[in-house]
Amino acid sequence: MSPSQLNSAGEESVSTSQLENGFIDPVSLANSEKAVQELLQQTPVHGTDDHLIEFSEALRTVAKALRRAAEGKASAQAEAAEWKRRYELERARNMQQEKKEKSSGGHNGDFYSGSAENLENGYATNAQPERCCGKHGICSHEVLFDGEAGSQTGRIQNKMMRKASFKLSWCCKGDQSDQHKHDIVSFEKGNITTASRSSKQISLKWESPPQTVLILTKPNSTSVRVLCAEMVRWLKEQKNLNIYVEPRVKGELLAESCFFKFVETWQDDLEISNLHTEVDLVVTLGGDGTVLWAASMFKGPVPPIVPFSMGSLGFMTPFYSEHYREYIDSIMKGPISITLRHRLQCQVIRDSAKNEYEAEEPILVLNEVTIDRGISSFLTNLECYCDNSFVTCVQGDGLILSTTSGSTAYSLAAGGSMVHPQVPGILFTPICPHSLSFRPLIMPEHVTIRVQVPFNSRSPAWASFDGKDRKQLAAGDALVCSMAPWPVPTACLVDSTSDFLRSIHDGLHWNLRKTQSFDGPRDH
Ligand SMILES: NC(=O)c1ccc[n+]([C@@H]2O[C@H](COP(=O)([O-])OP(=O)(O)OC[C@H]3O[C@@H](n4cnc5c(N)ncnc54)[C@H](O)[C@@H]3O)[C@@H](O)[C@H]2O)c1
Ligand SMILES: Nc1ncnc2c1ncn2[C@@H]1O[C@H](COP(=O)(O)OP(=O)(O)OP(=O)(O)O)[C@@H](O)[C@H]1O
Repeated sequence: MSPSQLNSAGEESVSTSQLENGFIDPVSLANSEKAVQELLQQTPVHGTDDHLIEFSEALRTVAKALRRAAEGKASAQAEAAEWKRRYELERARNMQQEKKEKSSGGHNGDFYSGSAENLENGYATNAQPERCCGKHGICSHEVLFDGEAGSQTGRIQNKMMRKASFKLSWCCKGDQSDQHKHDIVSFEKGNITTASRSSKQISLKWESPPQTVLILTKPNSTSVRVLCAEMVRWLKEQKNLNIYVEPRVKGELLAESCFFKFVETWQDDLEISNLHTEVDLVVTLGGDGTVLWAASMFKGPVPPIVPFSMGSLGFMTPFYSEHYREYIDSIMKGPISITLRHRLQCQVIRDSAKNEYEAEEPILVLNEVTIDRGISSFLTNLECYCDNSFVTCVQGDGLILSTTSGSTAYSLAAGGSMVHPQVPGILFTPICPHSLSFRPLIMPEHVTIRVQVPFNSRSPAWASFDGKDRKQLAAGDALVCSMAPWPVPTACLVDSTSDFLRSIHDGLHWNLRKTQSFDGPRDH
């Protein structure tokens, strides 16, 4: 029975194809759902009649699908309104800025500061819409004010006062006075043009000196333990910094000397969840796995990370540990070039057809989420949707949804392309697909991908997050994945592009081949 047949009130009928395309008015959806509910109440179901029970179950599922579609539409509309609001604000700001530049006959420079009142109001007023760092930057005050809301605000602000504040800006190529005429696209003279070319290298400039450093280390490594103790001593004696380490590391340090009594640590998950309000800088000593570990400790905003290389490979760890004093000196002075590494936010929804949106707690990944066949010897059968469009059904060993930072990890091994980490996007890479034409895809950053284990699947699937936390996905379960709002800022040795190219040259010997000699056949 189709939903339109159930609509006794005679409203506009809703077809399955409309549902799939999402072109439905939420009001008519709500009415259709009401009609389903009414019919359910009118139809008495006797426990003995299996057909009727099945029938009423099916109706309930239709009702839920209708409700979900209506909710999806409403949230998309809210999001569109929010983007429109931001666009209008941005446009007004640009026009004001242009007017200002015209009247002053010149360019203002990279940063200009807003009043304290403006800072307090964030973007709330139209009267003073400028950001405190100008249009080529974003200030930590703004990020933190945007992110923290509600009753805890006062407490968090007090804590924030102890944190070093900084500005992020992006550098532009070419003539300084002609930067970023158009932010994304311009319709001004009837022509569509893209933004002026800029290197978009993000630069972090401290406004007050960093005071608190969190050091995270790879476990069970003597060289890491020795360097950690030396670094903690130096940071305290020479830089007078507050230092946090993991409880395990604090134990190791105290076993070495009672000098390390001042080192701070945490007791429970609640304290970990508040770390971002205290820590100015995170230092990692290990390989890429330690950077993944550091990122996983921050379920929200992440302080800048300085990754020292103490593993065999190091795609995300450009700093040489031998020279840590020079690097930390220079990082504490700033400005620092940073790579903003995007993360994916993944949610498992159990029995997604029956349960509403009772999703499990979201998991953030810096590399990838993998959905594979685990120990099963059957092919996976995974239905994939991008927003509301059907993408494909993965029959093979599994699927990797990767960030661009993760493009050099598992996704690369499965045949995905390597992508510069600053490119925003989601890589859709099959693992050993049982079809010759299943090439990897790269989707734009704004999409939501849903991977569903269908009811007719022969076996469950398994999801793992940055190679950890394996979770079983039974028939009917789904995994929903989209770009997280909290990237991981990692400090660059040189800049994002040089560091990325160096990592693929050194780590993978990418396209290393002896140069052909000059003597031999030639075109004339
Ligand atoms: N077949 C494969 O290539 C394969 C299989 C399983 C897991 N992995 C990767 O291992 C990651 C977990 O890393 P770990 O260190 O905790 O486990 P691990 O100790 O097993 O190391 C896995 C290897 O992946 C490398 N790696 C991690 N992130 C990388 C990145 N962004 N770019 C390039 N190489 C990277 C590490 O340097 C390490 O050499 C997973 O996120 C996954 O990407 C790869
Ligand atoms: N502080 C930590 N606590 C617990 N586990 C950690 C911590 N840091 C790293 N790990 C785990 O230890 C493993 C190895 O770490 P990492 O990749 O940094 O070192 P590695 O394997 O020696 O480096 P490489 O992969 O470059 O050879 C990873 O699986 C990582 O998740």
